[in-house]
Amino acid sequence: MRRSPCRKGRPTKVLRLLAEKYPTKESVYEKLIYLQSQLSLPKGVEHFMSDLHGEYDSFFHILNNCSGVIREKVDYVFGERLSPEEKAEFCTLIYYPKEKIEQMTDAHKNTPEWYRRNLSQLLELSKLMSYKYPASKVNGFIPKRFESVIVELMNTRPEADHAQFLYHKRLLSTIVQIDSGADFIQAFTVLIKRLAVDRLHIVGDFFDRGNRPDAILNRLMKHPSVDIQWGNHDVLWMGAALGSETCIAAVVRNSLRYDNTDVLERGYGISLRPLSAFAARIYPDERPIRAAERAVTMMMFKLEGQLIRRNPDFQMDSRLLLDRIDFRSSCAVLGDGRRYELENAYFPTIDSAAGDPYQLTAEEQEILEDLRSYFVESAVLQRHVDYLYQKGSLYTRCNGNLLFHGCVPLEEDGSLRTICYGGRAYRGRQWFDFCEDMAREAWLHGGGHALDFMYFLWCGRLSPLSGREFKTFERALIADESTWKEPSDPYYRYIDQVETCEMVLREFGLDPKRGHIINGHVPVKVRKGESPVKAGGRAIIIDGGFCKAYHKKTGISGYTLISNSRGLRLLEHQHIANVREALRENHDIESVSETVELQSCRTTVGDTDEGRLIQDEITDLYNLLLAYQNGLLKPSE
Ligand SMILES: O=P(O)(O)OC[C@H]1O[C@](O)(COP(=O)(O)O)[C@@H](O)[C@@H]1O
Ligand SMILES: [Mn+2]
Repeated sequence: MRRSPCRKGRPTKVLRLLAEKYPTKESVYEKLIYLQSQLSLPKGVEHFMSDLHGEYDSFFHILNNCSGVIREKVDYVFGERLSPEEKAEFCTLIYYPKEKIEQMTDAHKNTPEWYRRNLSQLLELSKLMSYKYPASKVNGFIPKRFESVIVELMNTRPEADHAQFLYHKRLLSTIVQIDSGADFIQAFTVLIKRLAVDRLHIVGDFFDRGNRPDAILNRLMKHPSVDIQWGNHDVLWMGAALGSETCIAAVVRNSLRYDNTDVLERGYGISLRPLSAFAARIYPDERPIRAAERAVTMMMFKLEGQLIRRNPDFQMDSRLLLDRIDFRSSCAVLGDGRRYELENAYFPTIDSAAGDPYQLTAEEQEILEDLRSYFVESAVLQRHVDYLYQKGSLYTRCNGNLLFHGCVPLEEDGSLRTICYGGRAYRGRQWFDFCEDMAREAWLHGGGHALDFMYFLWCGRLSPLSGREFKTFERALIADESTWKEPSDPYYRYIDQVETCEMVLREFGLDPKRGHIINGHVPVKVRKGESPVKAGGRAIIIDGGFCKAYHKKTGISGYTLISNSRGLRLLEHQHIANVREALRENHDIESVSETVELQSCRTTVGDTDEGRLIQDEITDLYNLLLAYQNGLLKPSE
């Protein structure tokens, strides 16, 4: 319900506050005209990515070339006027201006003419790409120190009039003459990248597998417009940073397993030395990294077991497997009642005679305490985790779409699954909200139950970020691969059905006919003919394997989903160049574009979430104008 501008002949508090901001009628006119016209502009471009898994090189290139959109715009603007080689070279300059200029300088090719030509092309491209933004917004995208000159250049009309042509030429030649060409090129490239992507959404899983999640986060923290939906690997690291020893053991294990301990040791200053020394002593025949992995895996199973026992609501009892090992015969009896032979059946840290296999040894406890202090004291890790909490959430509703990493737990019949927790029943959105509250509780108040919950979110069968029964024990200790298969939530089967997508969208308060569900988490096996587009485009799973470890499985190098004013488009990246390749041969991303949805009429800002906020502001401003006009408030002169 809209507020009335006055209460019993007195202006409301909102109106009085607004009058402080817009004290004259003219200031209200100005703002109203600006806001009203903004509603009719095409909606800004949103890019979605997920499952970056520490692949910094790919991420850095994608961020610089805006998933290939810049090259498309360059093609559009310069068409036949530039040769393919010239366009490729120009694109590299936009992606990596500093490095490209250095390269040109080293080769003595950075002539005044080179600067003038490139500046003029950058200007032309910027002019075209700014068509969907109000001028004031464009100005805000320009690095401050260059704003006035670039704004002046953007306003020239060399094609309209000879005097303007001369003026434009003089502006460019002066920039070059006074040796500021390199700085202005860089400023233009910042503007162009900002114009290409209005908002970036990352649908989870920054960490594990690849080796530079820390560099990805450092880079992202400078990004002006991003939101994050947490992935299961992210919450695992968040739990570790908050001091959960179970999460810490799992993080260390993952890093060792993928041979990327650099991120821990160099990125976050977490020493693995005591663990490695301990492991070398108890598994003397193993390679050091494998020995450390084995040692920490056992610590993880023990801690996980204790955690599952003290949290029956997690419903993870099927993961209590250490007590199912028969240490004499080196077999384990799994849930199916069958005996399976164990690989590497040597358990020096378990005192099988003592009774409780989940008991840590004194030495293990010491190592974990030492690791814990490294995790909670790592300033860089703490900064990254704070950022994930500030920019992230379990799910996001944005412009009618629903974004989350994993799944909405469903029953076998496809209806929303009811989950009993702490004596209460949850389903659908309530369950998501509860899970998010718990994750925030762990951050705000630390310790205890909420911290255990972070581990549940990482691998719990009922966690919206996992939706799978992890078979870590089997994968680590049992040779029979039939035991490795991880049963997953019915969601992953039902998501291909339109009715399921509509039910989920409705559950989250979105228009079931117009919204989309955007997920990550499950690598799409393109090679096997699997498609990321589900239920005719109502759901899109964009885990395309940025992670090199998954390239064999997926057959591609990642996806970017793009939502612009005309609909939804999916870019399937076949190959993503890196800085070195780009500079050496102007190599770029190779992508195939697929239209997921084409709208009959263009979406405008008025149709977006931002548009709704603008509309509210317009109503308030109209009320203020009315109050000025009918004398309820007196405007300043
Ligand atoms: O969220 P993601 O990337 O699927 O990762 C979780 C998966 O990784 C695993 O831990 C497997 O890891 P490994 O491939 O290293 O054995 C699975 O148990 C689990 O399903
Ligand atoms: Mn995941």
